Amino acid sequence: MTSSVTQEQPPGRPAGAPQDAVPEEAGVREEEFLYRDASRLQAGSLLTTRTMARRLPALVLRSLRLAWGVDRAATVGLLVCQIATGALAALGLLAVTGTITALVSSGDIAERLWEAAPQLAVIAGATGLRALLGIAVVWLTGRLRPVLARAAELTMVEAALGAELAANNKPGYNDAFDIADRGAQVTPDLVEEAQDVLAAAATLTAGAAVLAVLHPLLLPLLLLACLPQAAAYIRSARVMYLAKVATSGRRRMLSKLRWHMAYQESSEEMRACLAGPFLIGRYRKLADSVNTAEREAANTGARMGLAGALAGGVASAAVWAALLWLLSSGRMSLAAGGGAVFALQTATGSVRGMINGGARLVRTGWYVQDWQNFLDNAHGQAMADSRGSRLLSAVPERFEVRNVTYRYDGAPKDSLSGVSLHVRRGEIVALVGENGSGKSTLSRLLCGLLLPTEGEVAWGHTSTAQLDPWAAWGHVALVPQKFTYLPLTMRDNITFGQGDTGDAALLAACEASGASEMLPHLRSGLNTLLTSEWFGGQQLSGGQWQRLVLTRAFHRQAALLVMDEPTAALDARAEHRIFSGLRELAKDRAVLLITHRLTNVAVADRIVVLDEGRIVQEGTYADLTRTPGLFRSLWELQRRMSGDPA
Ligand SMILES: Nc1ncnc2c1ncn2[C@@H]1O[C@H](COP(=O)(O)OP(=O)(O)OP(=O)(O)O)[C@@H](O)[C@H]1O
Repeated sequence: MTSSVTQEQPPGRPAGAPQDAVPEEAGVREEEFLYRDASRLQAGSLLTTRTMARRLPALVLRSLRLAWGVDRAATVGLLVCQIATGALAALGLLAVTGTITALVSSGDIAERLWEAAPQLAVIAGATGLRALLGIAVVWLTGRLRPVLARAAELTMVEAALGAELAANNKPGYNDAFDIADRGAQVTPDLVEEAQDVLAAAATLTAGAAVLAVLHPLLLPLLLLACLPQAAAYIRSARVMYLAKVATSGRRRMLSKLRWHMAYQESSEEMRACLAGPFLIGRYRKLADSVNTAEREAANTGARMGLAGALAGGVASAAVWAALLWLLSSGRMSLAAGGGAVFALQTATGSVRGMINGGARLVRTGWYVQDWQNFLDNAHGQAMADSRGSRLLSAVPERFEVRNVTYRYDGAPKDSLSGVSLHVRRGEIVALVGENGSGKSTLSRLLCGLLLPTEGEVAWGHTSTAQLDPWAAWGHVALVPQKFTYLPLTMRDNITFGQGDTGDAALLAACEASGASEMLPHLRSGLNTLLTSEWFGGQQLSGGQWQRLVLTRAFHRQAALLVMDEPTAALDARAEHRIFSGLRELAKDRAVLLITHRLTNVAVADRIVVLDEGRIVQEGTYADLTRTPGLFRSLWELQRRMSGDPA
């Protein structure tokens, strides 16, 4: 065997293979290709401006409803302020136009000034009030924004928790979540932008009224003049949005890379495996490809904006030329012309405001639409849709998988095929098999976390598909292979909010799992914060965390106890404690035990052996160790490795 490490190369980098070299495929670099989601891009590109314009009122209403739900007073206050601001701007515009008309008309200047005085008072009053309203708008926005954004975020989490576990495994789920999350963040923008457009519309209405009175030709000309710019703004907003959708997978990967490179969980491997420099190289490449896509979008957007501005400029010149023509041909008096100039200026400003606001509204609307799609379950599957709401009348005695087949979404083959298994309360069933044989999948089905593709899982006489899942999971205690440890106190990490029945019950569960041994070393016992990320907290070791997760399961008085590799991180004494206490625990529980340590399954009443998603053997420990087959060959291997001559 030859070493691929040479003197010249940094350790870990194979000779002749620069670490940045990646295969090219049809001009797309490998990593860029990996994190693309063509279906999302296609769905995004199908969302046209017209569709969005149709959906906008409903989107704004839904966001307003959310705002109403979180802060009614601020929502109403903002609406009133914005409409009043628009109305005052309109009033001011009418007054200014009237003043100009009065001032440039013929007659004594003192008389003209006297005539204009009430209008001047209106202008002063309206300006002062608008300033006050402006302050109120800033205050109310500051009050509503954070609450609304948090509320929108929470709706996302609730929707995610309410979705089938299977939805989480769907390709593209996380991208959809991320994009929807951005939608949730900009929900307050949608409300504000809608109000801005409303205020601009009020001013425009006044300007339009003035222009229509001065000459009927001016208003349609003005609107026509603004159309090209409006179209350009909206199209460029769409280009930017599509660039964000196209790069969403890569941007999510970038944030994952940042997380792994900077945070504690991966810090050991980043250093010892020299993964840091490699991942920084990967980060740069991905970031380059995202930058290129976003820069291209920005260039296209700028080109569209420029074309719109040029067309708008030509059209504005035409409007002013029309006004000059009206004045020079005597079709409009000079006094009316003065007012028209001001009204045109203001109305143009309002139209621009509306266009800007409208384009921003549409752009934000695209994101908010993603948020609402997520909530409406366009991407995932709400459990409320796929399951019933039946409650169990009694604690089930028997949990059964009947002729079940399961295939994960997007997977090339079934993970389980025609599997049947049952476990009764008071019984321990062990599930064994090689990696990837389907053990965890089967346990997820038995717990009702997944619903079978074919076949049925029944608790007592009720299929898990008919049960209210949240009520049903009250009967499950699960020790998953990849468990969750949160920066909470030990007490909270054990109970997870599931009814703290008092310290005696907690301590008994700690005793059963061996977690009691670490209690004297924790600063505040059960109330110690289990993390070193915050001051005052204490971090546990891997095995200590596993003891805690076992405590979590033992503390729940659940009829079904599922343990997937529950002792992988435990020392020999701790492992012995778990297995010797299991029979006692199984007195009134149905226990499903998954483990690769085959001597441990002697404790089980029955052992079920899985191979490539099918049950290939079933029997007692004594039967299976005597009978030639998969179990015996794996068991013998382990015995030989441990030096057992038998
Ligand atoms: N979330 C998932 N999405 C898609 N496929 C999955 C998922 N989880 C597992 N699989 C696939 O299902 C098959 C069975 O996996 P499972 O985790 O049930 O095996 P296992 O027997 O528990 O393996 P191990 O002993 O390694 O824990 C594997 O081929 C795996 O690739």
